[in-house]
Amino acid sequence: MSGWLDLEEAQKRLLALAPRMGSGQVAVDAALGRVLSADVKARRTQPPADLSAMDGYAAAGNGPWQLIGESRCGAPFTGTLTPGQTVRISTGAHMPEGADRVLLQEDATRQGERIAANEAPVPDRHIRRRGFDFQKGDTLLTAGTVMGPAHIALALSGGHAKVPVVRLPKVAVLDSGDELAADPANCAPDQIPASNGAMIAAMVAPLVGEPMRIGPVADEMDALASALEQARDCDILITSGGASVGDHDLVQDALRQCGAAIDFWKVAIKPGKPLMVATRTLGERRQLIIGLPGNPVSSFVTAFLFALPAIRKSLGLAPELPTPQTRIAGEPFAAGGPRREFVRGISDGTSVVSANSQDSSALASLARANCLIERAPYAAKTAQGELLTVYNLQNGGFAPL
Ligand SMILES: Nc1nc2c(c(=O)[nH]1)N[C@H]1C(S)=C(S)[C@@H](COP(=O)(O)OP(=O)(O)OC[C@H]3O[C@@H](n4cnc5c(N)ncnc54)[C@H](O)[C@@H]3O)O[C@H]1N2
Ligand code: MOO
Repeated sequence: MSGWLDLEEAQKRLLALAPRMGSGQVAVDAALGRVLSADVKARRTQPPADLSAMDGYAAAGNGPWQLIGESRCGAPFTGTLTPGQTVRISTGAHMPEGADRVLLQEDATRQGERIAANEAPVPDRHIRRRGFDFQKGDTLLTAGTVMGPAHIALALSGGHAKVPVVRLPKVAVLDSGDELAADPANCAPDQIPASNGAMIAAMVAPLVGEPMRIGPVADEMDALASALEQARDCDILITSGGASVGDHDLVQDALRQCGAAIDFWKVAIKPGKPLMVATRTLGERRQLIIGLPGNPVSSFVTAFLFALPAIRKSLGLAPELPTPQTRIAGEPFAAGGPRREFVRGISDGTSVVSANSQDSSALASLARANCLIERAPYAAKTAQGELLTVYNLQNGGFAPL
């Protein structure tokens, strides 16, 4: 295994090469899933005035009270109440000057303009004080926050039409192989449908949106060279296939020919051994290139362990690496080999068993799996009931933000 990196070293080297993105502004209501590049401070105070929290009567002093008007949402009562006076009030409407309590509608009896309380209102209750949620200048959201629905609402409430976000890295996904049919419904007997490109694109899309898709590209130097040229403008290029030692595994040669520098090739993991990481300088920019092996499950596992963490690093998201969890072995596991192994597993949240086939081309067992079970190099036999480390694949391998 000389020349193979171990997983931690390989991930460390990859993350050190991940391009850092600048920042830009996006409309708040289009910011779902985006990472804030700076703190967001309130541009206004919320609530902007003392408000009633209930429908009823805003009153001054003890009752009974004389009804002299109304305060509605968007149309406050502009006068000042003196003790013994009240106005009709709606939930969210401004408390008039002088009012110090809210009589709930269901606790009130109205006779003409005279309002009496069945239950005396408690001063200060049911009043939302000005600025109790946040004050102008307060930090509402901090840099690094991933914008979710409540963050969007808070930023809008804080008076922002736009928020500063980390720019999305432009990602290209290239699949290569003479045997790959672009149209799965028209696949000759000596072909197989190209599936890695779409799979990897689906894995990265929750982080960066739809990536550029290139291919399937033939195993020819010219075709690969022009495919690499198409990806010039991207920050991160993910290739799949042609990564091994066969006569037609040309991705590395094509990369060298276009000026890329290979940082490392081969990692002691199973599946995914021929993983390759390279960079190429394009003008002012340095493009990160992650070469995934072509076997579909090897592609998936290395995208999960390398491509997604690199993208997370580019976006400033922590932790970059998948989070390990513990599950109880639901069946015995055989001793491990020399490579760190990622076994497709099926977990019910407490225990885990392996999916049937572990061949690196077997997509059916990958699709059934909901986690990867990590087996250390030369792991001892694991008995049923012992603990195992797993990584959740959520909905098929992508980590939602
Ligand atoms: N003599 C050796 N042979 C192999 C070694 C080795 O060390 N010595 N390593 C094996 C391992 S491990 C892997 S993993 C594969 C990786 O090979 P490549 O990255 O060169 O992948 P390909 O040869 O292009 O394809 C492998 C396999 O996957 C299918 N494939 C490729 N791309 C796609 C795609 N976009 N969609 C669906 N399926 C795809 C392809 O048809 C092949 O069946 O090398 C081993 N060999
Ligand atoms: O490393 Mo390969 O990915 O074992 O099939």
